Amino acid sequence: MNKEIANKKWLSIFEGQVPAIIAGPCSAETPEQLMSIAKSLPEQVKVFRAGIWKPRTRPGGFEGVGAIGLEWMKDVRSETSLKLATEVATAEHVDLALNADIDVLWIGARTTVNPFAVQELADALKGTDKIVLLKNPVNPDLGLWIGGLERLVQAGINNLGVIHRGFSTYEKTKYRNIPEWQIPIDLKTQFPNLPIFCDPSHITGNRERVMEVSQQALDLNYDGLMIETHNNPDKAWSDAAQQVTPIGLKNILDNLAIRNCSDDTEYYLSKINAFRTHLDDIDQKLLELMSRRMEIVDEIGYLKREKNVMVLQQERWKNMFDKMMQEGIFKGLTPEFITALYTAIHQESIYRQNEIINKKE
Ligand SMILES: O=C(O)C(=O)C[C@]1(C(=O)O)C=C[C@@H](O)C=C1
Repeated sequence: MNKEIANKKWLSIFEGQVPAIIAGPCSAETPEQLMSIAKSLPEQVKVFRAGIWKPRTRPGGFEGVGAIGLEWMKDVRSETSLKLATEVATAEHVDLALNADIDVLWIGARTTVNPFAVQELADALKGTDKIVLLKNPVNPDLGLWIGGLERLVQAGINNLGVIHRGFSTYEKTKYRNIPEWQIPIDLKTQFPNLPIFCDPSHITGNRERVMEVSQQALDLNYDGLMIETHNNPDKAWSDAAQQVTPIGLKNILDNLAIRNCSDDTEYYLSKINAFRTHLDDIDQKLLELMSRRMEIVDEIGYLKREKNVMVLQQERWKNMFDKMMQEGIFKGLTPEFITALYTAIHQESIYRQNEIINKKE
């Protein structure tokens, strides 16, 4: 995908509001519910969201009110100045949403995983000037996310963006969907002009933590937030635990710190440059040490080859890892970082020794 295709021009629908805010209930339930939420949203909200068709994990749950909800949303637009956003998952949803003149159509995480489904949507959306947002796939696969974007670009959709809603895990964590921040950061690095929203409601699954994840997203230079908002969250027909009230939303938005991209004072520039020179020096040394470590790993590889010893030395690896974990924690490093670092080092060692041991004469 051409890096320049993505553009931030369509963010103008947010009328200069930073960060851009999309808010509204997880699901449209009744016309009165939609109107009452829409009318009590804080002024920072420029786009009103509501799910009309709801993909549920198991059958029998509330699957959305269907196309009638689009009519209720249109009433919201006539009575407020809000633009409208909803999720589409089939070509039929797209036709109905385009006919209802919905301003922002998003593709959900469970749809993004399926290239056939994304292609069907791209074909149905072909050439539209509506805004189309692609949520990350439920599994942490950047290639699949980019592949979905490419299908939309090929269909001539210019007003494109993404929503980061976190990734599924089998283990229970403090998140409903773990953020894996590095994946959207990698996406941003490849496509710097692609507008990116964070969906802290689906990442946390818990309204108490929506503020904290929203702030993290802003600190990573996200363009906007999509926050599920309901006038009576505990009684919501879907995702009750993660929705905030309109007052809760106002409180969050009023307390978010907006950071600058940089600072041009002499004080900041001289300090940051000194720190960065120091880091460059340390990084240089780290690389030299890693390179030296791998030379020794190679020597061990030749020794193992000579004596026909297997590459993986489980006992040694476990002892070394445990020792580094203890020392690393003592030095103020996190267990996650030590695990990632030593797993990467060990993987590289194994890879190199495998090459050496199996090299044909
Ligand atoms: O100690 C060894 O046998 C090594 O080859 C070194 C090393 C390492 O990188 O530290 C690599 C592979 C083994 O599984 C254990 C440790």
